[in-house]
Amino acid sequence: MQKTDSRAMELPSLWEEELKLIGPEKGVVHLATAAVLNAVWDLWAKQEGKPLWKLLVDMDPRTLVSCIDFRYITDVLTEEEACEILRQSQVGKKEREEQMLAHGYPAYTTSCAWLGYPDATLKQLCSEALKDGWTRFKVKVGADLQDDIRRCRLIRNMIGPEKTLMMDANQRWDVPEAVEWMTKLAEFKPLWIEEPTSPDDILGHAAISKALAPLGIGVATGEQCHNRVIFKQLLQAKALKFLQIDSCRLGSVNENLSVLLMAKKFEIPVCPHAGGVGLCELVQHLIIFDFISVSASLQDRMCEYVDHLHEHFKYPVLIREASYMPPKDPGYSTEMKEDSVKKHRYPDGEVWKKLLTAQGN
Ligand SMILES: C[C@H](O)[C@@H](O)CC(=O)C(=O)O
Repeated sequence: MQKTDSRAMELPSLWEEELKLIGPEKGVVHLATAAVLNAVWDLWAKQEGKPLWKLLVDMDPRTLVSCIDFRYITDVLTEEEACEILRQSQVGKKEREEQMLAHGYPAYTTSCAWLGYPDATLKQLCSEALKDGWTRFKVKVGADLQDDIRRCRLIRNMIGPEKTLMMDANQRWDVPEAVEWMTKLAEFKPLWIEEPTSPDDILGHAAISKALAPLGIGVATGEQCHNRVIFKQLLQAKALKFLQIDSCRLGSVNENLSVLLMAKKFEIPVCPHAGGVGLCELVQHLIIFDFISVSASLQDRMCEYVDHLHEHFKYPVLIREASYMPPKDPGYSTEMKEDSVKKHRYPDGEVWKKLLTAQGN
């Protein structure tokens, strides 16, 4: 592969007339862009012999900024401001990198309390997680209020008052319903309610944020946020207290860099979404880079962890004492095992053959 010039990492202008009709910068077009560019960043980091987080940490501010498309966000963040943020964060960078290598990045687990788990399962998983040293837990809510009250009480009683509990509604409610429902769950002291309403409703999130602030409950969102422009407005509208980037939803590292810098400018902590296949493997790189080179803080910051499907990756995440240990292998940790790809290839892979045969019977 030719030596990659950083300018080559600018988001390709895919928004020519044709694509603008089915996008731009959202939906399947943007997801496809992310997939292609994530692969390019993986190759670039491999070519340099570095894990992606280290490739980014070792880049000078000008080179990092050259990878960002600032269109539509210069009203809140200019190239010069971005460079200045990165320059200021040079102070203490070496010590923060050493801190990550020694202790890792703090994580929280979503794996104990998905909707639909019977109480016995929830208790068992929570008990195991506590034994493994987890101190931050997220519970899914929004299907049935009484069920939520019972499950949240169960978890809060198991983890005690000092540990951190978050809640996630996955866009279930309208705005008034979100406020009413969360007021009834406030007794369990959640740090945040995630995706309380439609991810497109910026002003709705702002209204919920304002209404829940007196209860000490923050709003978190971002996993379904189309692009940097929506994040810009969520920040401008004070619509969130916790910003949740996703490594595959936005336009790859390039666009996530712009969002990390905007979050720093608004002093909003980034707590990445990672509840999906390979999302933990990818986003750990971005948040470790964020701590070392952008935010320089762990205050109110943590990265989501879910314990499924890591066995299909060549370089799975390493969690130690409820923290992401920085990847050491070159690349963006995106590579899946050939055997897993072969088995899951549609429609002739082993897994699909079994499913399709069972369907046919
Ligand atoms: C499985 C989906 O990514 C989503 O349900 C996960 C989620 O909301 C989260 O991890 O948070």
